[in-house]
Amino acid sequence: MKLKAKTAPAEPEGSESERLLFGGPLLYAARWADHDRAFFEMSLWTMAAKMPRLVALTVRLAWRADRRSLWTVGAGELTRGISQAIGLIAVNAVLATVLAAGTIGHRVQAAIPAMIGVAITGIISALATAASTTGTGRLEPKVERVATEMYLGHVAQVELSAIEDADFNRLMDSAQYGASAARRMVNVCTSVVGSLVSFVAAAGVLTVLHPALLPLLILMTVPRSWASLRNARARYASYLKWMQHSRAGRLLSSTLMRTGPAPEIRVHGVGPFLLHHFRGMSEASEAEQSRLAASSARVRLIASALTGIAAALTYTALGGLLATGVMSLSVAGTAVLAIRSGGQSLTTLILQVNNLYEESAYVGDLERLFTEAAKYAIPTGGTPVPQDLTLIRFEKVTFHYPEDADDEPVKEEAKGQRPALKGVTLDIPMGKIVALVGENGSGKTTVSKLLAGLYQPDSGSIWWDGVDARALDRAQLWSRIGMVTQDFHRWPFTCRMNIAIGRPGRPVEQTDVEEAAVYAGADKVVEELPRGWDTLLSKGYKGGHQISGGQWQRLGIARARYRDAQILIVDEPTSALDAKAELEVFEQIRELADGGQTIVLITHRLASVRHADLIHVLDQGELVESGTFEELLAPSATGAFRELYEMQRAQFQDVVLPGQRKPTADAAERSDAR
Ligand SMILES: Nc1ncnc2c1ncn2[C@@H]1O[C@H](COP(=O)(O)OP(=O)(O)OP(=O)(O)O)[C@@H](O)[C@H]1O
Repeated sequence: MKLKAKTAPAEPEGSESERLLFGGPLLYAARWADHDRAFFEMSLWTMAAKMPRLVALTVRLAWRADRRSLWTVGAGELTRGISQAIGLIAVNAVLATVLAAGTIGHRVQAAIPAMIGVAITGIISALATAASTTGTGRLEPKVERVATEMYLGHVAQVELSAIEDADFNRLMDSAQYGASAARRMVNVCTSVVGSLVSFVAAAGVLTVLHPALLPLLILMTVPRSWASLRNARARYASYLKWMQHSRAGRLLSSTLMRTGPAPEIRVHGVGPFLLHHFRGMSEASEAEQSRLAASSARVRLIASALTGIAAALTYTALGGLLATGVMSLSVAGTAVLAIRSGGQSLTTLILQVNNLYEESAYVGDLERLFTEAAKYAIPTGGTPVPQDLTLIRFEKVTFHYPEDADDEPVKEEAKGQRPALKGVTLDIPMGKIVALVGENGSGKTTVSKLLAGLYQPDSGSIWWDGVDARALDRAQLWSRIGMVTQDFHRWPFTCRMNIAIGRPGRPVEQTDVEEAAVYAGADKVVEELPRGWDTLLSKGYKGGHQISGGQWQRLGIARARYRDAQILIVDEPTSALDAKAELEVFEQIRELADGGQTIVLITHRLASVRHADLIHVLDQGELVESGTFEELLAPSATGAFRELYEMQRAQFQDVVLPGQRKPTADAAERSDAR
């Protein structure tokens, strides 16, 4: 039964408004959207062949989530099917006794045991259905939770390079719908199993009654099943079409409500224009829904006619069997009941297999994500990090970033031309302040990310006292690192938690949190908050409060301080701070180094690296100079640092305050030295 030709949606055309505004229909570019069309490409037989694997996948998830409930559902459905079969046999016995020769009183009396049998099987069937429904209700949320946990667990354990990989990103995107699809599949699978068992029971009873009855059941069911399936698919195809128009309309309505475009909408008079097209898109959606209603009515009418013809054929055949004495009246009566219940089960079965396939595409993505995530998983275990670490050395390190998720695939040779780091060799001695300087895009942050074990070099090695970082236990490596970057995460948590999350594995120590806050000058920020440490730092929630970029930066520094790691990477820590605060922060960073911590400082403010023990200068991914501040400014140095420094200094030299004389070069040099 190939349904593709008539029910698969043609490429959507989009309304006039959609063509004008978006150049055509507004379709999602996400991978999950491909499933919609793939669903229509599949014939019913292919679906049926895939069914056992899909059911097995859901059963595995359910087994993991709640074995007891799974047993209850399985046993419930089986009991229901068996009791239905026995019930039909009992009905046959009742009919045979009632229609036999003898007085009516006698016949009814003789039929009582069989009637009790009918009642008992009816009760058992109802109880089994109730047990199965309870089990399914318990299983559904658990399966969704287990699938979500597995999804999140796998995603949290992959390398950063996977998260930034375009294909993996698309897979993550589509697999996130897998958990709710798995939940729905529990219900669908229960229906599939239930209707299959009921169908087998009815078919078995019919075969026992007379072998010719089974083809009659099929004959009566096929047109109805075909029509129901066709209707369901047409409804789905139409839904996709009108969804596309509604989506486009929603985009316009949400744009009208947003604050960002509000000024332009008013000044340029865009409002009426958007409203006009919103109506165009809504009308296209309404037209599609009306078309569906008319087509559904037509299909239903055809379905009824086909079912009527099939029923007429079936009952004529039954009449023929009765008339020729091949079948008794009681068997014919039971056969009618079995044909009705078996037919119903077969129709449900076909529709549910259809639903099963629809959901399974998403669950299939989830399964694929598990496999892919395992390939990219961060290795556990490894060589312990040396206890008294003295030096980290980058040796001829070359590194390319993985493709960006939104980028077109980059050709290999194009990638090869622009590594983020090229043959970098540099030292990071422990207990010192090491500064990384250079122009934008020179590779400073990349060095810090490789140092932090977020990426591995393409070639070359990073040695931790003679142990290649690739072999190190990553969890131990990360326990030695604290990071505060320019775009550090602003957690939508309380102020206290925004600092305490620096050490998420340990209970929150209020005295340590306060000490870290004082260190970073964040204590003054807390004083001004309406609920102090308990203030929720996220606007848009009740009691939520927003703080400035500079205040956030103080919290970020406090977080890094609270982490108290051996190596602290600070990437542009003062970009949002005022001049006074900036001086304070650099002074505090120096104090940390005095206390034995290693500081890797990335900054554009070259005057701030004066106190660094070692400065590495990068340019276009290559190390061009290394040394102390004095060494790099000496006339014998290659000049890259000196050139950058001169440029920054010149900016300030050119500014002459009222009543002040322009400083000479010597005076400027003296003031720098202070
Ligand atoms: N996640 C990323 N994906 C792809 N390319 C990246 C990524 N991050 C950085 N790059 C590229 O790597 C090169 C080095 O970037 P990096 O961030 O290390 O420079 P930087 O010296 O820290 O620059 P800035 O001073 O602007 O912060 C740049 O060409 C940049 O475009």
